Amino acid sequence: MLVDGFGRELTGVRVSLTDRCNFDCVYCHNEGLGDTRGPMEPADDEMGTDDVVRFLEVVAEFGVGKVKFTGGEPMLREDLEEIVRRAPDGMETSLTTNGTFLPGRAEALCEAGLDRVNVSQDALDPTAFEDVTQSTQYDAVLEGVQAAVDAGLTPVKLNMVVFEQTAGYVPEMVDHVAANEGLQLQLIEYMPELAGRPEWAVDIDRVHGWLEEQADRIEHREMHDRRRYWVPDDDGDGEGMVEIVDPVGNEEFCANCHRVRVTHEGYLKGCLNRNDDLKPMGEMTKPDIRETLRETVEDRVPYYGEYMIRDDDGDWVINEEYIGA
Ligand SMILES: Nc1nc2c(ncn2[C@@H]2O[C@H](COP(=O)(O)OP(=O)(O)OP(=O)(O)O)[C@@H](O)[C@H]2O)c(=O)[nH]1
Ligand SMILES: C[S@@+](CC[C@H](N)C(=O)[O-])C[C@H]1O[C@@H](n2cnc3c(N)ncnc32)[C@H](O)[C@@H]1O
Ligand code: SF4
Ligand code: SF4
Repeated sequence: MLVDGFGRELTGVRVSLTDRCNFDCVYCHNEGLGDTRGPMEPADDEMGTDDVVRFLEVVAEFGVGKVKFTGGEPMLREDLEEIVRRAPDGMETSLTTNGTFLPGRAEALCEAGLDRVNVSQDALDPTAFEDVTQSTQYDAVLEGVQAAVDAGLTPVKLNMVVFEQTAGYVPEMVDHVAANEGLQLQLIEYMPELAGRPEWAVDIDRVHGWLEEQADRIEHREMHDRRRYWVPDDDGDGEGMVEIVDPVGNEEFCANCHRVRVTHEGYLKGCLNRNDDLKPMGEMTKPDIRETLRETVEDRVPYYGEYMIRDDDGDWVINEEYIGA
């Protein structure tokens, strides 16, 4: 097992399979890599199937037990089922998707061995959904969520980014997951560091406070020390799980971060919010991957706030002092 200089064991990897997407969400951080590209644009710069599988085989040698596939929109990759099928035995595989391609493919992904899926859904209203995603595919997303539940890719977590435009829909979304078995909700604090527009942020502590009042019980998840609220449904015979993902300015969140990331081009990076340390994995042979993985884990810093700071306008900028250090 690889352990960084701050005692954090590497237990998971997050692999971006493409930077292409069929949506254009107004807030998108694209895992820290700038704008997404159009869905049909050439994919020459993306890691091939064998590269991704080889990478997973190497991290499994180091005891990594979990992989999250993301993007861009990872379901634009036709070889996703093959990648999942060829992932090392015993590795938990999960996917974060906008859901539009799940109808018709959820079953095949489950058969390939995918364990579960997170689907981004920011509102239960087609107009609000369109305002955020700049897409009219609301119905396809709802069908996608249902297809994932039916295929057994559960729990299906709905990812909702909480910011100015969506904050008013939080209670409705909480009721929705409490009333529907198989669904959970992740409320993701809007991250302005790489997406810009700090004025869109809402105070996530108010959301914590509101959920504390609604919840029967509260747990702390080991990963990122995230808080989970179990909220009863209106009839009192069911409950829903709501997890808050609140990394912004949160040292405790980073102190419990046990993952490294891989970009679609095959660069390793130690942190979502950081792009000054991208490490190419050479020819992506197993020795190259091993070496780069060790270096990436060694170079991790304890908290992203060391290299991202706010300027006088409240915008997030790279800390020159840190880069020079
Ligand atoms: N800053 C930061 N944000 C994260 C991190 N992990 C997740 N997030 C945010 O949460 C979003 C949703 O994460 P998901 O890809 O659905 O998965 P997850 O919540 O990390 O993992 P599971 O809950 O195990 O499914 C990400 O795209 C980020 O915006 C992290 O390590 N650092
Ligand atoms: C970058 S997307 C990639 C996977 C897939 N396309 C999707 O939307 O689920 C991964 C997650 O990041 C979230 N996200 C994107 N930009 C964000 C931001 N600025 N702050 C917080 N979360 C963000 C999205 O809502 C989504 O749940
Ligand atoms: S669907 Fe995902 S990758 Fe695509 S724009 Fe929205 S958040 Fe970004
Ligand atoms: S170090 Fe912090 S900001 Fe960076 S990926 Fe981990 S939790 Fe996110």
